[in-house]
Amino acid sequence: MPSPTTAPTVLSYAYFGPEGTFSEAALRTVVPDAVALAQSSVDATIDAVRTGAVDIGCVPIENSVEGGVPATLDGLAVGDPLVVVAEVVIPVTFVLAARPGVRLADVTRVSTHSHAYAQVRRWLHASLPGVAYVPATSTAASAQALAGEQAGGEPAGFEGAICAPFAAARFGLDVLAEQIEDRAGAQTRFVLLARPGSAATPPPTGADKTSLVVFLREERPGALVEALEQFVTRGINLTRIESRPSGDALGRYCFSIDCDGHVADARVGEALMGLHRVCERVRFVGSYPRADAGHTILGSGPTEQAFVDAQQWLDRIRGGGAV
Ligand SMILES: O=C(O)C(=O)C[C@]1(C(=O)O)C=C[C@@H](O)C=C1
Repeated sequence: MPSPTTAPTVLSYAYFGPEGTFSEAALRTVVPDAVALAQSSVDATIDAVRTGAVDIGCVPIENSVEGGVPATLDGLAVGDPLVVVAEVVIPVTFVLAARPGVRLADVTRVSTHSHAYAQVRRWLHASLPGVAYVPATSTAASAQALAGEQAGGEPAGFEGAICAPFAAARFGLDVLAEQIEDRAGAQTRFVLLARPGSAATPPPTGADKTSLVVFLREERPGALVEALEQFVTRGINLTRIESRPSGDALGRYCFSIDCDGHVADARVGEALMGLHRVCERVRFVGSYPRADAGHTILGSGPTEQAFVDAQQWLDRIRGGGAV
């Protein structure tokens, strides 16, 4: 009789689309040939994971020039919890693309995603003074609209699309100018999201990050310091902290935090318990390998072994053993 075998889990994917976004490129660095559903927005991508339509969704979270992506930060702070299972950092560079035959001098309106617009503003001012900006749902959506117009569809309402070089190629557009970003060497960080407890949850690697959303106690002097102390006293390095309005009332904020380490690490576990004690609410948003595989930066405090030893010592006392 053949021995029973366990079929490998095949995961399904979605990304902030359409085809040709940086989000698709980021996902392809992890799963090059996966069949993946393009979604029309960050919210739709997050919803596709929440509803179980797919296992994994890829969305942008942070750009080195324009900062956090609000739709992603807010989408992770409210609604059914999701966890980050991987991060991907890719370089971003933009082209000005147009329908074949259109010249730079013909471009009076350009379209792109707001995060991309913010990265090319000075180039536009210098090269196309007075050009009008038409917001698009993503960089690739603007290229897709020009391709649709070229194919006899709806007028796009603009002549120039600011998108990735590969999006211009994908949609058969001419490149009028390349590397138009104001800051060379920009990078965007993307996250792969899953439902908590899913097959994609990564074990500790020794070079991990943990993401959290922290809601402080209202009207409490020093509440932020108290929360940050939970990391400092355990020698845990923060890699990102930013505030977002909680949406409840004016002046109410939550903090989106990334720190070094994995929830399975003793010191990170203790910091999470400390936060739980001093904060109104703490949302765990996943532990996952660092994209740069860099080493975890520890403060000058106790070693990881010291945390483990202390826990075992306490367990022995509680168990009535000799210490
Ligand atoms: O994925 C895309 O192509 C997007 O349109 C999104 C996005 C972003 O939100 O930051 C991604 C990377 C670039 O920084 C510009 C735009």
